[in-house]
Amino acid sequence: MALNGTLMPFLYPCLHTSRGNAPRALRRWLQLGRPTTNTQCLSTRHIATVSSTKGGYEDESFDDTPESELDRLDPPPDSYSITPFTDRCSIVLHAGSGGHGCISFLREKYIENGPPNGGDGGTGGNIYIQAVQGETSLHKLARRGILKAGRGKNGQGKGQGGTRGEDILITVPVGTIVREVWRHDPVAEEEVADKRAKAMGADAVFDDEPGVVDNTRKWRRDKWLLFPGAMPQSFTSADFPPLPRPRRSQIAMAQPPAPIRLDLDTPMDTPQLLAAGAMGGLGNPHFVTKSITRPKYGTKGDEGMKVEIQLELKLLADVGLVGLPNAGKSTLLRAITNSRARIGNWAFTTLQPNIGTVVLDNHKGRPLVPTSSTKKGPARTNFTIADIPGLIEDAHLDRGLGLGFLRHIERAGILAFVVDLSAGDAIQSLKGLWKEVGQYELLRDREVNAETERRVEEEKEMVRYSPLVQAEAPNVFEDGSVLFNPDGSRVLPELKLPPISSKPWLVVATKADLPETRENFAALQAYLKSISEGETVHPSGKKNAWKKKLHAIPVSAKLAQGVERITPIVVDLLEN
Ligand SMILES: Nc1nc2c(ncn2[C@@H]2O[C@H](COP(=O)(O)OP(=O)(O)OP(=O)(O)O)[C@@H](O)[C@H]2O)c(=O)[nH]1
Ligand SMILES: [Mg+2]
Repeated sequence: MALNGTLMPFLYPCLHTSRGNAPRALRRWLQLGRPTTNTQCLSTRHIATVSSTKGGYEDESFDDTPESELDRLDPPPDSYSITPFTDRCSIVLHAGSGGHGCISFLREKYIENGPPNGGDGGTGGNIYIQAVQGETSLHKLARRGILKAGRGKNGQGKGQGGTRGEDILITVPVGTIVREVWRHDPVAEEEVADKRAKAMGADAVFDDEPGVVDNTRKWRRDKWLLFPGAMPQSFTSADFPPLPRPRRSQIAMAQPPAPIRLDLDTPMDTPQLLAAGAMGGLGNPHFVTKSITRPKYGTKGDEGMKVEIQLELKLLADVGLVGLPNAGKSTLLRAITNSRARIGNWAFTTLQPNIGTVVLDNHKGRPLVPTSSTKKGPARTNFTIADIPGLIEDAHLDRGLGLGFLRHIERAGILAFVVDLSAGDAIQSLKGLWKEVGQYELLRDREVNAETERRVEEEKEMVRYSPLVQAEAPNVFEDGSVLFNPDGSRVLPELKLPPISSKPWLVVATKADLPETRENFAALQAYLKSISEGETVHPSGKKNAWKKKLHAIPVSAKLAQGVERITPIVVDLLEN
């Protein structure tokens, strides 16, 4: 029963909906009666739950009065909406294999032994990626594991080429980073083997010297298709022409150089190619020579490449909320946006990031808050806020939920530190939060450095998305075939994240409605003033940290008081 009282509402909120049926007045009373500290809270909640069920309120008629604004800001813990969320996953991509070439001959009245007319195999399907607005999580991809593009269809008689394999488009949220883990590219491997053989003189002049048996290019039985009904014994290796060079489809030049490293931080108008499908095999008309007018062989389609990629989502919001657990971050998010983030009077109510949008223009196209007139482009009509799980002291040592969730706000334009005025010295809380943010930055830099060292010579650039039209001309061989050359591909700027301490920041002091918070706030305000005047060092300890326009805003998120002051300040920081 004790277990039931303490853990059950936390683990199984749906079992505790009986409170929803209790009269609203009782619910208000229960919520007002909740004390502020965690341990007390759980025991009161226990009593509240038990009393509301034992009191026999289940048969009470359902109270259907609309939820008032204040109820929305102090909801019972079971009133929240949650969407599935995954921010890391890896998937294996199989680009489509090519269809086989066809071996066929013209059959017509009065034409004996017609000429060959087998079509080529179709190209395999390509795999594209596109960052789109509206997607917020990678959970759908995380479930897939393997994504296979369609295989090209085989060629057919009467010179009909096979149809292309079906493409796959992966849509990901804006802010996704793509990294390659490994790849198996049969065509590239063949090209390398070819080059090596050439360097060793193996297939130096095999076309002119029929006597030389070349093992690399000439005889690969697994690459050839024979005419149906033809006896394999009737072919000798000498009957076959040299195997055509490995080919790539024209579109393969748009592939990012291996290994793939993409930062999809803007919505993309056109998809970016990740893996191009393999070429189809050649039909028998390709092998007509003076001596062999009716070749009874064609080639098989190439095998498609396989790549494993790792996707990591770093949510992009304009404002990131950083605070200790139970500081009131989610309540603040609810107060200024339409979010339905979960709220509870205990630490770690929030277990995954929540994003809310502040609409500035009431969807009318005219901003209600004056935005910068000097800036070009359309006026800002909204901004987004990310609420992440709380950070505790020593989160960098993996205490609490660790620092991992900070990656969702590291790219935010502004950081809003949420401090609870009723929970001890606000200045100490703020310093503690900056310390953890600093530790996160250190860890991140160390990770980036380690990764840089691991990278091989030719992959120096973090490739950013750029449309296909910017691609350079491919390398074309004498025979017209195209070779994809990683060195000749687009050179794009490396991704550099600015130091977190250089971002504009502000402090939102919550729970200002509680008694005896005034002095705490006054001390906090004096502390910020001394930082901006250069008398006190910035809490991050960094020299180039942001010190201009430091604001501390006292609010009561629960009573929706003072929160309207946040929006103009944030818009001002974002715009200027
Ligand atoms: N009196 C008062 N209580 C508040 C205020 N803001 C939040 N609370 C209460 O503080 C408790 C914690 O609020 P949450 O919004 O869940 O806090 P959080 O920072 O999101 O907590 P975690 O998700 O655990 O990190 C809830 O019981 C809120 O009702 C406020 O301005 N005044
Ligand atoms: Mg929360």
